[in-house]
Amino acid sequence: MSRQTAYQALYRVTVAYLPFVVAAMIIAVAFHLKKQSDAERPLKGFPLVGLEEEGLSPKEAWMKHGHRVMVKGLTEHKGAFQVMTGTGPKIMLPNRFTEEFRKNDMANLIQTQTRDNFAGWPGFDGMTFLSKHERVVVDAVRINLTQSMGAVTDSLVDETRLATPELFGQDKEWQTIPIKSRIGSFVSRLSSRVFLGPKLCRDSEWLEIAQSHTVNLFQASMAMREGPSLRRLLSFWFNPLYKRLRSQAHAARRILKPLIETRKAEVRKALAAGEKPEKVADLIGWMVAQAQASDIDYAAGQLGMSVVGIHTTTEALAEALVDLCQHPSLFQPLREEIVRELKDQGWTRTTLHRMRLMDSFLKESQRLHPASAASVNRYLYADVKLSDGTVLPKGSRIWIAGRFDDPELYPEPDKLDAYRFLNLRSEAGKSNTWQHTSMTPEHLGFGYGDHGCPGRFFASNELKIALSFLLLNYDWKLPDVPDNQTFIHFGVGNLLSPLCRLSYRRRSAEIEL
Ligand code: HEM
Repeated sequence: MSRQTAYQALYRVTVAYLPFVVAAMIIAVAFHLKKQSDAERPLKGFPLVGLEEEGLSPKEAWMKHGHRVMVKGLTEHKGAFQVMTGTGPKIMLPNRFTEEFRKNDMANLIQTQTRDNFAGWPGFDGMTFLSKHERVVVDAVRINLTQSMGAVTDSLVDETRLATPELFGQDKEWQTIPIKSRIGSFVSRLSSRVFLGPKLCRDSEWLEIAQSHTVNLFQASMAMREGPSLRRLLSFWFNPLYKRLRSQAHAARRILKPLIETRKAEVRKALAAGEKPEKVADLIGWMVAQAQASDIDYAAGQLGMSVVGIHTTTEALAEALVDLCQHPSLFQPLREEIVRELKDQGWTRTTLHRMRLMDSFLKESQRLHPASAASVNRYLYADVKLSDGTVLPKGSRIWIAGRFDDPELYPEPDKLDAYRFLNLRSEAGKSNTWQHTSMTPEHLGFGYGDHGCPGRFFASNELKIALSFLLLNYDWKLPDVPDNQTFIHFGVGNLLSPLCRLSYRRRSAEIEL
């Protein structure tokens, strides 16, 4: 067939089938929009709380004033009520129900997080991986990472020693920087050392992705939640926000491919010989081993890890530094504790465990700025009956209200008291209850129960190591500028403003770190 005849044949087929193709596309879009609008309808049988007296729709009220909506619901209702989030209704439960979700196979965390953050859409690949391969991620963190904490501590100290002067310099004059982005680079580097090993943790292209992917993803999620379904669908392919996400996912696959292929080959070889895969010291290797080297998108898994692990730790460290600058009398006792414990034992897990004032301070900083005032986000696979008789329907999503600012539990809850948890730990039998990594209904900073944060031991150690280097090597203060921004609240969430600036200068450390 000549080329011209072939084109003519193709043209005839296209014209003949075009109406069917267009009709199929219209049906697909209509189906998508119907599914979306069904998902955004209130649930039957639960009071919907909003701020209609202020002329806001329930969704607008939640997006703009989520914390007030939550407090209003808790005041007006004794039991469960619902709020309208950007991705549909969620049932909010008072804190007394926390224990009922300690162990509940029908209540899942990742399935609600990934629905909130558009798993399945191109670019949201980290979320898609978490939703499809939840066990791979959770077991690699909970089992392998936690069991390797001794070696992980050594790697973290090693990388912090190298990264600190590179990222913060040696200048003895005061300099002022936007603190969150610098801390973001620092945490991306330290975490990537454990997630991907010594080579990739210094790869500038990967570090840029590890640091910025979460912010890009949350911005894209927020834009998706705000927009009506049709606009969401249309803008998705053209908006630069989503294009950036898609190109980051693409680049992540390219950069991580050689390491992933090596780890897969190692695990396959061991499995073929009927042996246990050799011990490796990076999270990507643990993920490959947990998945038995199957062909899944491990690079997307790393993007998911950036979302759950790097962003959260960046917020915690940057917020802790700002808290210290607002309460400078804490620098001295914290430095004294670091020096005392390190002189005694050097860098070991026990040393970190014995930094009890730092532990208490980190928990207090988290209490004042929890990532979310409501925690224990769960998707329900089946009906769940609560102790008060309420039936939470299958397919719904729930949240439990935190008590972070409850004055009955925490006197003067708006005040930062770095010694608060240290004092509580000195009460008989309470030493473990109020540790930074302990999960209790009274402090849901790392969530609770089966799906509580499995990375909290790693995060707490990383924060203590990073803070020790930053406090002994540098002086810190709030800059003398009129318009410095610090903490911002949105919905039930808390963040440090990316515009927040801190000043610092090199000091002589009391001991070599
Ligand atoms: C200061 C840093 C961190 C904070 C504040 C934090 C907080 C949280 C919270 C609140 C949850 C939800 C728990 C629940 O609803 O019960 C969670 C889950 C999770 N976190 Fe963390 N996290 C941090 C660091 C990390 C790190 C470093 C990793 C990984 C190395 C990690 C991995 C995870 C995973 C995999 C889940 C999902 C658990 C599941 O679905 O069963 N997190 N985290």
